[in-house]
Amino acid sequence: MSNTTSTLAHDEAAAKAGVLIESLPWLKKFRDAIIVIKFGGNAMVDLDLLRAFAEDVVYLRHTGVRPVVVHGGGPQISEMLGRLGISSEFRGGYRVTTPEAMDVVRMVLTGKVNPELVDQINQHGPLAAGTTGEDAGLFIGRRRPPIEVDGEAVELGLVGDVAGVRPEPVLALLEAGLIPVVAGIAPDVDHPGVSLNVNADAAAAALAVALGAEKLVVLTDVAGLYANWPDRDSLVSSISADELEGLLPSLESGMIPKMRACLDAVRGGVSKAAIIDGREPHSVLLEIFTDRGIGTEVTR
Ligand SMILES: Nc1ncnc2c1ncn2[C@@H]1O[C@H](COP(=O)(O)OP(=O)(O)O)[C@@H](O)[C@H]1O
Ligand SMILES: CC(=O)N[C@@H](CCC(=O)OP(=O)(O)O)C(=O)O
Repeated sequence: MSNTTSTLAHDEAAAKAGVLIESLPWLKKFRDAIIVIKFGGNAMVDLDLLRAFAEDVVYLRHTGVRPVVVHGGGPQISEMLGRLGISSEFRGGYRVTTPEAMDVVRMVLTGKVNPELVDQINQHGPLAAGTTGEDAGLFIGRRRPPIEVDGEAVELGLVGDVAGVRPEPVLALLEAGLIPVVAGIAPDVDHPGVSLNVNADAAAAALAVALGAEKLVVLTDVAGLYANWPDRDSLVSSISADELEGLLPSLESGMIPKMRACLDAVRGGVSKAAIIDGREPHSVLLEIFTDRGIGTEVTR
């Protein structure tokens, strides 16, 4: 081997060792901690990203973290509604959900998206168990009152908020060493037999609070929160809950439920919430096990 080649090999090995040892404080910090990860439907349309996400979750589990996955499925729901000729629109970041659309939401989340994610994780061993907010009384849902969009009151139909969480079923799965994979649907506490469509960011936040999670990580399809969207120079790397509260009224579309969820999580006792770029493979590992993290972090 020439000198140059051996120097290169030595540098490469040192860099790899550097990356591994950088994770040591985080491995110590997060051992046994519950981390709730919200995986958006956008990241699931790319099979490579889905596989990388599943690897990250399995990696976390093997380091002693107790990951809980809450997933969305917005694009998959829209695609199925389109195929069935059922129209739907988003207002203020939420899907206006008719009873007919609700059937499709439930079918897609619990019959397609959830088992696909469970299957990807289980390629690494029998680790993931799918569940929903309707199973074993996990979520108590309540219909969301009309929201104000551009000064107009908008009725969202069967859209719900998580009014209560009974964390026992998820804790039981964690106790058994499993990775819970949760679809955000909730039974309507005021109307027995009716299911509600819960935005997945909101479901993840409510679950993170109820589980006493150390961290909420939300994957999305942008680098993080931009203070002056769409100005790409305005990426926010860190923001306090108070600052975020001030910024919320100026936010648009999908960022509204996402940032609201982060705010609710940290106000509810979760130490940190992070919005990260799900388009980057292994973004979860980079966020959790490197000093700088990535994306936008929301702190108390
Ligand atoms: N201030 C902002 N910062 C970042 N993204 C924003 C902002 N305002 C609106 N957006 C839009 O919100 C989208 C993310 O929301 P959404 O599509 O609901 O994500 P997901 O499917 O991951 O839940 C981004 O792709 C971007 O187009
Ligand atoms: C009320 C509401 O908007 N519910 C969402 C639920 C799925 C979701 O949140 O999916 P993503 O995380 O992929 O956006 C919807 O119907 O699309």
